[in-house]
Amino acid sequence: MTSPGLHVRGTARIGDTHVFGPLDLTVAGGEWTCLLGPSGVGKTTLLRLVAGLDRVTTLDGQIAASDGKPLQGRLALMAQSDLLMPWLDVMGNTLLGARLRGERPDRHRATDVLARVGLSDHIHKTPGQLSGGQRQRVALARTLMEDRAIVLLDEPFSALDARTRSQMQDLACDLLAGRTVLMVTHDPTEAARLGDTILIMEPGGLSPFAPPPGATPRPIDDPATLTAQADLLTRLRNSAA
Ligand SMILES: Nc1ncnc2c1ncn2[C@@H]1O[C@H](COP(=O)(O)OP(=O)(O)OP(=O)(O)O)[C@@H](O)[C@H]1O
Repeated sequence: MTSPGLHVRGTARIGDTHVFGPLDLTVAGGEWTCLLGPSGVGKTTLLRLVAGLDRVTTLDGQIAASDGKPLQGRLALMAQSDLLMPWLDVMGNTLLGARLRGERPDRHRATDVLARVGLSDHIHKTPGQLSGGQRQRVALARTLMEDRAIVLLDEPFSALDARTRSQMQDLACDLLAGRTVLMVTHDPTEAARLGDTILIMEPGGLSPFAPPPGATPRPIDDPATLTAQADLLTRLRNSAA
């Protein structure tokens, strides 16, 4: 799959209230871009605008794919809240996208993806019977099932315990290889492990942070990755000051 890049530029507002910008974001095709920044700076709003899901915010600017083709139908969003349907079980939620599009659901692939996110024993449970981390893994499975060229992830691993989080990072990196991924995260470790590009969003715009060398997912004990995560945390502490 050849995945296009993304370009977002402009200023976002709700009515007369400024939300973010002016901002100029380029997301390279087929790579992971990690976006960090203080709470309330507009990261989720940016993802929702790109996904075409924000009915409240106005972007005075432009959102475009690098190949000039429409984004519609080529993009999946894993939102901050898991948005699981409470009346559907884990399998039903995982297959929801296909059902809504009137496609034949691929149960075989869903079974495989659910096994890879560690939910084989929970396939027939409803969201109310799951922990927060398990629900987040269902949402991740549903996003992986969408099979889109551009994937937007909003703090996808935030509810997971440290062990599961590192495993899901490895899995997402594997299953989303070659896709264009824009991920919002508050976790410097995550950005240092997964980012081909790392950007910090601040009220004044975006600033780059040089990712550590090496292919992603970078090992959790790689010295350069550990140094990068410490440097990144220092940058975030200074930028929030
Ligand atoms: N529906 C809304 N109506 C009014 N203001 C909103 C609405 N949604 C978001 N905002 C405001 O827009 C700004 C950006 O919010 P957003 O959720 O995008 O920030 P964020 O960087 O993703 O924060 P966090 O890291 O805490 O998730 C915030 O000041 C927020 O209060």
